[in-house]
Amino acid sequence: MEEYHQTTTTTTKQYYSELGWTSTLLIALLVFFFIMILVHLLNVLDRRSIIRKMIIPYSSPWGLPPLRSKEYSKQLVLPPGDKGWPLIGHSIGWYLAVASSHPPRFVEEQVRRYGRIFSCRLFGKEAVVSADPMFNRYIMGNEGKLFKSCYPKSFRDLVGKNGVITVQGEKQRKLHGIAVNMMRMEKLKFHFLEDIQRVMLQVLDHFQDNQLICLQDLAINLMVNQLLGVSSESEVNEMAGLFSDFVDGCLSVPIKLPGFAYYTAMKARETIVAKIKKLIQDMRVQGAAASSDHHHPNLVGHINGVLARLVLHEEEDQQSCCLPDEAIADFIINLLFAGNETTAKTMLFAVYFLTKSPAALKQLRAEQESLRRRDGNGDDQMLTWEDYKAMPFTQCVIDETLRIGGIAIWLMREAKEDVEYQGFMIPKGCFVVPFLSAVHLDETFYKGALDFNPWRWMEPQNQEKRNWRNSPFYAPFGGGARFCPGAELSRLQIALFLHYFAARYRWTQVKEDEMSFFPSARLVNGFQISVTRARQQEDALPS
Ligand code: HEM
Repeated sequence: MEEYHQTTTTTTKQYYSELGWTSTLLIALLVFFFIMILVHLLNVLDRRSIIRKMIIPYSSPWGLPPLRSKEYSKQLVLPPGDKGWPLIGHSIGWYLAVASSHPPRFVEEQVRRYGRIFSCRLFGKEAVVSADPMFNRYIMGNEGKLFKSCYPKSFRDLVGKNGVITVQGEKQRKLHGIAVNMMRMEKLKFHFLEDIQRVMLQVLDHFQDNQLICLQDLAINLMVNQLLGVSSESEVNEMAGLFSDFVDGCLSVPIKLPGFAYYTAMKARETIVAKIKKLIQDMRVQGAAASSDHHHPNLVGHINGVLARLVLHEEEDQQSCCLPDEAIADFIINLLFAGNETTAKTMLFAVYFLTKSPAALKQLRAEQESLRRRDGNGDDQMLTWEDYKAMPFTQCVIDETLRIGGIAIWLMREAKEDVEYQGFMIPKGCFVVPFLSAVHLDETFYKGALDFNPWRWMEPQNQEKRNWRNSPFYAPFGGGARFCPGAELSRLQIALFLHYFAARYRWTQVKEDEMSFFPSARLVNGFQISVTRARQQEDALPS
């Protein structure tokens, strides 16, 4: 009997050991998935208010206020939505959409289910996403009051503690004010217009016939020149290299170990800051020498750019006079970061769209050609401010490029306090995302929303919508207290680029391409084109 017992126990043991780890793991996984699905279903039901109506007044396990209490009945609810999968929420769906050529895809799916303002879970946080033009404007308009911009600490460390992009409150207002002042209309007319054209011609002159080119280089040349006043090729190239490392780090996983992009970016930042400080010292020396020797033109000739105007206190704006060198360096790095990628990519996308739309390219060339013939503007003659103001179709091309290929497709905000909006409650600390491109690509607001159609901006019914400073339907430069201070400058750069490049060169696309917006806006195959300088007679007859 004992034997039998022993045999049975041994057999059971053997059986379990034979069943082994594989089966135990399988069962554990099944249980885990079962729980995940259950939690997911509960989340969905909870957001659809079914559970809230059923359950007794206990505190909600999903972080909602106590149910059925008096206070709760007075309280508003989160916008509808679900929390997606446990732990990861909707992050994968979000990622797949922004990495595709149609970034609002995920948002559009949720909008179909829950409406233009919905809640979800992104990057481990409760989030409210908006594809609603009015709510987007409300969020941007209440910057610093009900909402504040929010970036991860790793990004804040990279752009610096005086970075206008990440600072808040009084400091942001001050730095934003300085940026607006440095790039306002008169500055564009008297400082930037000529500088941009000089650098542009310098870069374009290097293009050989049938050369494969990188449009990104042109933009960094422009930015480095206009912000730092640097124009020597070697200096610009060095800065461009450092800056490219810096940008890669801003968009990478923040691992501060040698070999990782974030670490390289931190090192690049240190070098850029050191270089800017050195430039500041040189400028002070030259500035002092120039003011004591008015007969020495070479001394001042070298000093131009935003940095010099800040350092030599040429600005009427008193605010800019009291910035310490460290803050000036951060300020310039922020302008470089915010201005370079955005402008470069918009130029790139404009050429990409024009390549796909021969009719638009033909009309743009004709317009630019007529400017060159106007007032006898020859090949070497620079455009005037009046010329810039006489490019209506080119402006439509820029607007349409920004609508479809807008670089800032969504903004990051956080609710500073519980915010009530149209019957919804957005709790304090909630991640809030105005998804700008979901509005820009919404068929309700734009007929044939996915088509590149610059002519739409000529239609009388679109004139109000087109006002990019405060239109709820078209906000490629954001709005409110963080409205892009470089908006006018970038438009000027893009227009001049289209004049010198699109109108004077012919190109063929070497490889098919498509847009992606992850980790940043780009054309996945780098948009390789082979360029050829148009011959004079061909120039005169746009094809
Ligand atoms: C096509 C080109 C550009 C686009 C689409 C663009 C878009 C934007 C957007 C949407 C914002 C608002 C961000 C937010 O609210 O969180 C912004 C902010 C900003 N932009 Fe631009 N931008 C462009 C060019 C430039 C240029 C050329 C500069 C400067 C040289 C610049 C400097 C800035 C700065 C400093 C901010 C931060 C302002 C603040 O937070 O107070 N941008 N930009």
